[in-house]
Amino acid sequence: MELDKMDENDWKYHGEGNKSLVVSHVQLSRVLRLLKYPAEDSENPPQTVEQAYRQIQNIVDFSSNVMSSLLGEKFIHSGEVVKLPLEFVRQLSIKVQHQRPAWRCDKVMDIYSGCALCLPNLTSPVLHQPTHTPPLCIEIKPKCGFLPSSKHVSKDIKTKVCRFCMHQHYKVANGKWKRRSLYCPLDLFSGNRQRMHFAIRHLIEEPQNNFKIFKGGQCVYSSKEGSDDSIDLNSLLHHLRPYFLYGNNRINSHMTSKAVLNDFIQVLVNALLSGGGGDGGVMTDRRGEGRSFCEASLFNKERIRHGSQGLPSDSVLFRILQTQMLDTQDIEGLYLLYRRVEQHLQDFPKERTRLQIDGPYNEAFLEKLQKCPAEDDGSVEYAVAKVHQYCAAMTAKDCSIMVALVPSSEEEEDDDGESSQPETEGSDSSAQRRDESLK
Ligand SMILES: O=P(O)(O)O[C@@H]1[C@@H](OP(=O)(O)O)[C@H](OP(=O)(O)O)[C@H](O)[C@H](OP(=O)(O)O)[C@H]1OP(=O)(O)O
Ligand SMILES: Nc1ncnc2c1ncn2[C@@H]1O[C@H](COP(=O)(O)OP(=O)(O)OP(=O)(O)O)[C@@H](O)[C@H]1O
Repeated sequence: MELDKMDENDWKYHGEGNKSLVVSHVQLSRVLRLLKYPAEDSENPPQTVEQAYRQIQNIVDFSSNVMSSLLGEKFIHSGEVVKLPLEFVRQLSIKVQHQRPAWRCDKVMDIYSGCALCLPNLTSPVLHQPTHTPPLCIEIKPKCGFLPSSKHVSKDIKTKVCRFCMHQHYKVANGKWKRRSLYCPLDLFSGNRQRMHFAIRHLIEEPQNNFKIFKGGQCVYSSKEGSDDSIDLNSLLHHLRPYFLYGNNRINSHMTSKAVLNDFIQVLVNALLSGGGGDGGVMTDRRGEGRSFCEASLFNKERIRHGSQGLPSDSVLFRILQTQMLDTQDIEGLYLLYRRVEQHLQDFPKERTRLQIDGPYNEAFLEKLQKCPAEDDGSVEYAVAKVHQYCAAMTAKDCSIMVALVPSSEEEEDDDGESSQPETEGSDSSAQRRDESLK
């Protein structure tokens, strides 16, 4: 990719969140993540080029020096800041505008700084051995997987019903989504295969912002915000079926839809529990008795037959949960510490730099965050470390996992007219090579 010869025709709209818009290269496995600003600021650049560059460099530093250490280097892609020609960015902004969902258009793409974050395209991974069937990539935004136990929590309900499940009522009431999702993050993070299966089934039934499927880099399954349309499971099955025809070393062309879906979920559960190497001991459930089950979950506790209640310590879910649990105070306790920092900075503005309030996000920052004492000694250092731990925890509560499923080459070679076999329950899936990454 030559940065001085950028052509908007080589890029297409890929997706967006609240803070950034993502475009993907039509041939290379690359994406550009561009900042967004409120539409009111569109006439004037809200920050200088240097500030925008620094903002993106801070994202890279926070990712590579802080989140990467907390979540595990093998799960993180931090990317690099790039400086793009302004004319390219302007043309790109015009090109993608009509593909953007209307409800995201209260913000506009940054066309002033020319700065962007360049990352690998995790929805169309580069393969050592290209296969006929394009890779599938499943994006899961799992959200917060534990109930708070902080003494500062003032409402008892917060210790019984998780934030995601409570938030569902609010989101349906304010029209963001038409139907309530029955997904509960505590089921996904339980490490219990039945509960995880149950959680993923509900993600599929009502994906909202938490579940997307990409095929060869193209989004083929997701929710449309505010839309009345119910989700098209048949179209999903149409996409999935070719990947799940091979079970237990034989072709299974008469698989029922239920069996395809079960196999798909099974592969996802396996991917989420695997650690990509290492011994993967089972964690002790730090959430404690009763804290790992949300009262709003429809999963019937009686159904837990095989008692595994922990996540393997090298799994991506374990690392995310551990990082989320750096939020030990809950927002109610954290706010008091935040006020202590605020007051201190009002009294001693020059302390901002020493306390690394705005970074740099380097090793010293990580060390202070990790070595924060368990007990509050009343110091501003303690309060700052807690605020920074909270920021890392919030990042883990809002991150996405990208699971790439790549058909193994032997199975593709076998695909030359073998006779079909009757279906059996619990078959292995053909989507065998798995890779999890966080973005
Ligand atoms: O507050 P939540 O749990 O609704 O999460 C927000 C997300 O909503 P969602 O869970 O996807 O419906 C929200 O996502 P959407 O804008 O709804 O796609 C953002 O990710 C937001 O993060 P930020 O403030 O832009 O850094 C998220 O806010 P943070 O709480 O992570 O700051
Ligand atoms: N490296 C990547 N490879 C492929 N797709 C990506 C990549 N990074 C982001 N995306 C896609 O773009 C979407 C928006 O990106 P992202 O979630 O980073 O935006 P955001 O504005 O930071 O989100 P938020 O709403 O959480 O603030 C993602 O949901 C994902 O589908």
